[in-house]
Amino acid sequence: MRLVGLTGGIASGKSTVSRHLESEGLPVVDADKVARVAMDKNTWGWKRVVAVFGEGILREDGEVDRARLGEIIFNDPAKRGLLNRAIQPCISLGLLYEVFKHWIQGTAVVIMDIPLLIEMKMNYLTHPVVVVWVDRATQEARLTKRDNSTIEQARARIDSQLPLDKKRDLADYVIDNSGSLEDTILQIQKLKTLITAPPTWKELAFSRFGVAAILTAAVALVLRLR
Ligand SMILES: CC(C)(COP(=O)(O)OP(=O)(O)OC[C@H]1O[C@@H](n2cnc3c(N)ncnc32)[C@H](O)[C@@H]1O)[C@@H](O)C(=O)NCCC(=O)NCCS
Ligand SMILES: Nc1ncnc2c1ncn2[C@@H]1O[C@H](COP(=O)(O)OP(=O)(O)OP(=O)(O)O)[C@@H](O)[C@H]1O
Repeated sequence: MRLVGLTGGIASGKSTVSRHLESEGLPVVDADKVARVAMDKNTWGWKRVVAVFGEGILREDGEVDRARLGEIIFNDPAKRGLLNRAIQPCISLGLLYEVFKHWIQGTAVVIMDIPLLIEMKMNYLTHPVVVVWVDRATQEARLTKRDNSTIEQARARIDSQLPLDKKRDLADYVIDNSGSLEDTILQIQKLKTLITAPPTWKELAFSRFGVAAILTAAVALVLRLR
């Protein structure tokens, strides 16, 4: 199975790219969605977050107050580190579960839309690593517009991630989303051709048929050698 890592900075356009790929029939695992489920009331993640931030972080209905938590962690690196340590193991497990479901179904290509792919060192598990890049001024403008936030709030969020230029340096494929949507769609089409190319031997070996074949061969070998 081919796991394509799709990452970038906040509001650089990851969802725009993944939505387009999904509309063309490619399955997408969205880490922001997985992270939300991982923090639902009374889950393991919720308990870990409440253990760190206290019950004061909850709304009246018992769910985590995301706006308040965001205000805290995007303005305080130490608190952000605490949240990351509490919730990221739960996110990783959630992502693993999503990948496993696709693996069982025999899906050939899965787009892993993970904002913190490189920060969480998951880039080593995906190939190719695709970085959706924008210039800083465009990123700030799009983020303030989308979230209806101030420039200070937008900058705090942008600066809480690895600089986008560094992510671009670590990419196997870069989508420059600073221009028009049409421009980006052309780049997505080229990416689609690349990632839907026939599987490599390594990918075949890790497919469910590959693993079944290797296990069968191993069992046969062990039985012969006895
Ligand atoms: C702090 C929270 C509650 C704020 O929620 P909110 O609904 O306002 O934002 P949302 O979840 O939609 O995230 C928006 C974007 O913020 C960025 N972001 C989220 N968490 C982090 C983080 N810990 N560090 C840096 N950037 C982050 C991502 O680019 C993400 O796409 C939420 O982002 C969260 O639970 N973060 C921790 C989980 C996490 O690491 N998520 C990223 C998935 S890999
Ligand atoms: N090429 C483009 N031209 C104009 N607007 C764009 C373009 N690409 C994305 N946008 C807009 O910029 C905003 C951010 O895009 P998007 O939500 O896809 O980013 P993201 O990287 O998924 O963000 P997040 O990290 O918060 O999940 C959205 O409002 C989107 O409509």
